[in-house]
Amino acid sequence: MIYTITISPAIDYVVHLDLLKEGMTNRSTHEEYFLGGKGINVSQVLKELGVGSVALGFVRGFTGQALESGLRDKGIDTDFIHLTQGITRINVKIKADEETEINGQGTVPTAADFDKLAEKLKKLKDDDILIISGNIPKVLPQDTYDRILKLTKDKKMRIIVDTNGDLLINSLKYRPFLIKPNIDELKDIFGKDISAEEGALKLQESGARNVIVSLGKDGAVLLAEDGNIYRAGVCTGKVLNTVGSGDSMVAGFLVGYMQTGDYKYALDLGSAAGSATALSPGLAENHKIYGCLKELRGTEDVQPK
Ligand SMILES: Nc1ncnc2c1ncn2[C@@H]1O[C@H](COP(=O)(O)OP(=O)(O)OP(=O)(O)O)[C@@H](O)[C@H]1O
Ligand SMILES: O=P(O)(O)OC[C@@]1(O)O[C@H](CO)[C@@H](O)[C@@H]1O
Repeated sequence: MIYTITISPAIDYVVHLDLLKEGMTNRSTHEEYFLGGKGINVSQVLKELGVGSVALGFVRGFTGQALESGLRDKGIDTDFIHLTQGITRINVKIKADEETEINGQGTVPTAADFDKLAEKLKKLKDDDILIISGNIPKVLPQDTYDRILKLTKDKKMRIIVDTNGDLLINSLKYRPFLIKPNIDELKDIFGKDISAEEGALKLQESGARNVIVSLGKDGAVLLAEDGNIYRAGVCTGKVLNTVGSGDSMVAGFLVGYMQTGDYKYALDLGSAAGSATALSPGLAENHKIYGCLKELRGTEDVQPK
């Protein structure tokens, strides 16, 4: 089974404006609400690609209830821990002449809440896959993922980590199967002059088995465990909402790899899922992902062999 962990899930409030005027009362043209948080998005795109998962994490309050019931309605299994105070955060995504995001801190789980998560993780098996994604409230220590991953160290399960900074670096000793920094996150770690390929190599030398560096509209580079570099382009069209493109890429890559063991196919399916989300109002639907995969691979025959 695949498990996603999102420490701080969210409701994404996407508000559309023609022009954002700072310091003024702005009126939206329209607004949308999405179930969000990085691991939650991975679970949603996995479902879209026909693969089940269980979403783990911490929720509370009316937003937490909306998230839980919304996922259930989509047929996604959840096994959340219910916090005793605070509410699941609402992240504001402003779509005007440019995209502006305001992500909340999220409610801070207590040590007892983390113990409950630990109990769930202890039950995971060698052939399970654990995906841990997103940021954590800043009062939590930067070794929080490290402590979670330590619980799995005696198991052979594949681990995927999609986060940034020290949270990411501290997780590399657990030899994650995949990490997916974007190019800005890579430059934050290694400095502005680092290339995607150089940064990927440094992260692989520090423990990551496969490293995808996502480059937004310029596609993605994969330094795979076989030592080869693979590249993928993107699909073109009107960009509607890039929120969740990175999460879609993680889901697409994993499904492509599970189905074929072929790094290039997996990266193409990842990029197709990422692009399809960028070209959709919310997360991409199945037909759009495979439509994009056909464009990227230049063939109608994109089913896994
Ligand atoms: N403007 C775009 N047009 C087409 N494809 C895109 C665009 N932006 C992103 N993608 C696709 O999605 C992938 C992931 O995007 P990106 O590098 O922005 O990840 P990210 O920063 O982790 O995303 P997010 O945090 O918004 O989920 C890219 O590698 C690309 O395949
Ligand atoms: O604050 P974090 O955890 O870094 O990111 C949270 C978030 O921006 O990531 C998802 C898109 O990747 C959104 O659904 C969500 O609002």
